[in-house]
Amino acid sequence: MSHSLLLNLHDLACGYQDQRVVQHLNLHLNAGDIGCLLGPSGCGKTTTLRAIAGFEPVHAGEIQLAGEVISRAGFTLAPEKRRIGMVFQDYALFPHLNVAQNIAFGIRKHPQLERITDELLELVNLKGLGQRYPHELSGGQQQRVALARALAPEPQLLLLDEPFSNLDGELRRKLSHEVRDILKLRGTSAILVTHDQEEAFAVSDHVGVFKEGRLEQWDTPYNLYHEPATPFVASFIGQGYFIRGQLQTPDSVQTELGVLRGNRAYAWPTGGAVDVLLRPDDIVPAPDSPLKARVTSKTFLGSSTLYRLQLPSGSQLESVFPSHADHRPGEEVGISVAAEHLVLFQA
Ligand SMILES: Nc1ncnc2c1ncn2[C@@H]1O[C@H](COP(=O)(O)OP(=O)(O)OP(=O)(O)O)[C@@H](O)[C@H]1O
Repeated sequence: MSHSLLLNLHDLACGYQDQRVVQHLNLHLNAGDIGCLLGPSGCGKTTTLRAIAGFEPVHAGEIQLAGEVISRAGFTLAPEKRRIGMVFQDYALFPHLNVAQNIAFGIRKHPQLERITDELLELVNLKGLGQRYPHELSGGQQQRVALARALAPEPQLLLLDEPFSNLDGELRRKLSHEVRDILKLRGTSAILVTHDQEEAFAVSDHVGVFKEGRLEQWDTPYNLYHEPATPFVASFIGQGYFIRGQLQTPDSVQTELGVLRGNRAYAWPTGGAVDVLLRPDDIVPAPDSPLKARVTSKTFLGSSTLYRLQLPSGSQLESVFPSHADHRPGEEVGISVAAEHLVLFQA
């Protein structure tokens, strides 16, 4: 598979009329990769997607697709000239066309129309349903038709705007994995918009975390979790709490849990105040440990239990205990810190 640069957003600003929603946006997507724009409601994800699609002009910076500028201030290549496909949250199927006709809509004059439609029906697991109409399909099936329709013209890039948000939990998870498999099988590059972190991680190679119109970090799911670039990313991705500490050496910090040492050096002045990120998997049960915390609440997760804990100072922590370790709220438990990766921010 090619790893050439496909999509390049360079110092992009976009929005509506005089309102700049997104500023100084830089990101790259390689051919064959799936990227995701993730962030709280109203942070500019859909606005960015619409600018990439060519539905909205850009205010500054530029968008390049396969080396060609498709948007810059004062120039917007028309959406239909972009070889970009789109899948919407509400599927947007044509109700008066059957499934096969919906899928074939963008390639109506193609000589191999029937063969391509049949292949796509099979790809999205809807073989035999080509003659049905959209209202005769479930939500998940309708979304698969929308995906097949968008894939039919072989777009260079597929944009998916909250494609699973009308579906419920189990189906949503299943379909998001299926969509990743389908895109990877065809080598289709895609950008997905979602506010669901689990979905972003399940589908994407790279995820961009937005906060109020700014991209805070564009990285792999692994790095977002383990190497968050900002406190916002650290708290938005995954679970965990910060405790205050004092940097002792570049890789160790004095805290109320003792001296914590990580495998990463921070070139900040020693003695300075830092916030230490502690994820639930960084805190482990240790019955004989002198470090004690009080259970404030717990959530049974099946194979494990998530405990919310309070230190004598009042600081909060979370910890994943084995499922059989049964402690009640108010009880004191022994803990130890098992964090190889120390994530610190200057306080
Ligand atoms: N057509 C529009 N005209 C003017 N402002 C708009 C328009 N659409 C969205 N906005 C504003 O732009 C900002 C970003 O909206 P956007 O839809 O990009 O957010 P989002 O991150 O996709 O949020 P959500 O997850 O809720 O869909 C919001 O303040 C919104 O009110």
